Amino acid sequence: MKTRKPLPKKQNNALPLVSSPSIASLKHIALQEQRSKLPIAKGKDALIREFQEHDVTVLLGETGSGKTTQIPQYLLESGIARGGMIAVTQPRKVAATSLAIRVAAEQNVTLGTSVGYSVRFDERFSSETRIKYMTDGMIVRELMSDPLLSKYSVVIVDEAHERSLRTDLLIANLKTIQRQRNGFRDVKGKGKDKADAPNPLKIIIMSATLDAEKFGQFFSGAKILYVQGRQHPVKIYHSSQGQIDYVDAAMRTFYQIHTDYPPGDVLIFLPGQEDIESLERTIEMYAKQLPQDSLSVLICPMYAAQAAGQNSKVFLPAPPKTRKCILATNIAETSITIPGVKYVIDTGKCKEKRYLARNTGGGLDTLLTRDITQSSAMQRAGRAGREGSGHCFRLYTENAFKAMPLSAEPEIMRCSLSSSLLQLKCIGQDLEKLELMDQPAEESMKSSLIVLFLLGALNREKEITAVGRQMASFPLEPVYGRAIIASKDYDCVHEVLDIVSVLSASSKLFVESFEQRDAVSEARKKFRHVCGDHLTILNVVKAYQEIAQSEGKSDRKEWCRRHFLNERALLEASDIRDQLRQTCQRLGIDHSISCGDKEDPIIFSLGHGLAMNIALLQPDGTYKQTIGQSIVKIHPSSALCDKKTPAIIYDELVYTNQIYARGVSRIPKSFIITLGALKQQS
Ligand SMILES: Nc1ncnc2c1ncn2[C@@H]1O[C@H](COP(=O)(O)OP(=O)(O)OP(=O)(O)O)[C@@H](O)[C@H]1O
Repeated sequence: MKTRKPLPKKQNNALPLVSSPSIASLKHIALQEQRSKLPIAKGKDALIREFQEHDVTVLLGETGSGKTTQIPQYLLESGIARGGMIAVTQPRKVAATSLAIRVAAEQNVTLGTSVGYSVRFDERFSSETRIKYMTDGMIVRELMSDPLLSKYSVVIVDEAHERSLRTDLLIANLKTIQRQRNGFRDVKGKGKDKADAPNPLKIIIMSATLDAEKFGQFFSGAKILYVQGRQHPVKIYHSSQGQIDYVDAAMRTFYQIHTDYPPGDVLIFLPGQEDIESLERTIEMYAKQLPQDSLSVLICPMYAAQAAGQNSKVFLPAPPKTRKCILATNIAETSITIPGVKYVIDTGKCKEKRYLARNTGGGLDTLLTRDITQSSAMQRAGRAGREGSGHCFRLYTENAFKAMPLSAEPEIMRCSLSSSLLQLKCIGQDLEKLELMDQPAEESMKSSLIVLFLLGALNREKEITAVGRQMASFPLEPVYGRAIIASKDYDCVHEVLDIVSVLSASSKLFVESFEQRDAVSEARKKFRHVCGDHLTILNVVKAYQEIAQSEGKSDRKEWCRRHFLNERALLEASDIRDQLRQTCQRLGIDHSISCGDKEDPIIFSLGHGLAMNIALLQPDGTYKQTIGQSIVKIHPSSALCDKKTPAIIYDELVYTNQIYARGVSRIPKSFIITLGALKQQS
């Protein structure tokens, strides 16, 4: 009998006749569909026409309508950017990076190619980049090397309602740059022929909650555009009475949502890290008592003092049968979309930085909890309606909402101006003469000029010195730039860079734990240096570097955990140190010079930077500033807290129930005399 040969099996790797779309292209199609459904998409053509016609536009549109992600793409796709770059500025790092990731996906390109970002100590862009999301601080810094911002054909100032100091400086500069680059054309594009302006600049100011008239007037008749429509509705609930304990009220509201409402992640706005940690503890405690069949709770904290990448858990989808509960400060308030969030709980509180110039020598930065503004409340609610309809639970009454000011006082009127003043001096500008939307207080201007003079950055004629220029090259507060420059003369650049990098990291080096107070203090003793906190930091860095060389990643982590150290801070500091070393190289400073085990050179270098942060011991055990009249106490967290030392330098003053000096080291009185003599000579 003849047997038939079996038919060959279909090869798994055989190519289908018609190729099916890959997952990546399906994703891209879905993203394009989402883009086309955004409220802003309906007005795309009209918007492009307006941008073409006007050199300055103010664009107002509801949160989530698509301004921040779509406008830059419209400008690119329509050719308005004419081969130049489009800068989109954000007041916060996390917004700049997450928006770049989203827009790169929408453009179907790798991040860092045609879409990129640039934030302090982190950037992803290349010569190909056409859309660059960046913090307002980074673009102000770019003015130093490119005073006309000639690389950019469009600058979009997003979330302009926040009126951050750097946004205000940028807006003032954009106005003058535009006059220079666009010839005498007015904002409507009338006047000199376009051909005479080879590289004109377009400015777009955007927000959901903005005093458009004020911006319009500042730019003498800019075109104001309104985008109609909200993508998804957000239902707002106010509490019937005010809450005294907002952390407790937030916890109760969270569990009410968790038990009574359908799945969807919850975003809770709190003023600061301490409240976040305290709420995290209570939510976790009650989560253990939930019935077995209910959704589990995944808590994701989100605040500025987390290292880059540490927020990423927030942006990942919640695992199955889990509800994400994001505890955030106002860094999650504007611009960003957190996938999965359907519910927002708004405590109505935030922390506000305020600088007290009067009688405080180098000035006193305060960070106090206060009520938010209507603008913030609207932005917070807006985070609930990004992917579908949402709910916002306000832990304050409707009357309290109505009584809130519309928007916050511009930062320029309440913050230290030293760093910005120095940067402006570098590009030949005087803050006093700049055409600003609002003028800073004279007192705060004076105080900042004194600080810069004492640091040797300005001379008596208020002109920038060579040292001032070098200081401005470092992306740091002027005091630390000054310390690095001094460390060159004391042969300890290596050590000062180690210390300054930790001080400039956004996370705290030392982990606090109320429950394990004794264990924390025992662990800290190992690093404590008799000279104080700066050399204590150096001890930690050295010990960590030794561990890092000899142990694997998991052992390093365990070592940090055992010593109550935040590894994130050490890793971030290491990146910062690399960047500071590059700056040193550019300035011809040898960053490898080390003083070995000597302590004085390090303290003296820091003393040059912290020259206005010196205090002398008084008979009653307190300290009195040498510049300024404040009486200060050493912060309980300091290595010198229970020591009496004749003179101290400190990183900052913090105001709680009294004024505390934080980041303290002892300094010989003889050094203070030398420093005074040096100042007399200059
Ligand atoms: N990372 C993301 N993941 C998922 N969806 C996103 C993401 N970023 C944006 N979107 C979607 O695009 C929409 C528009 O976002 P976009 O930031 O452009 O709005 P906007 O008008 O600038 O809002 P806001 O004023 O709140 O910043 C969001 O509502 C959301 O649906």
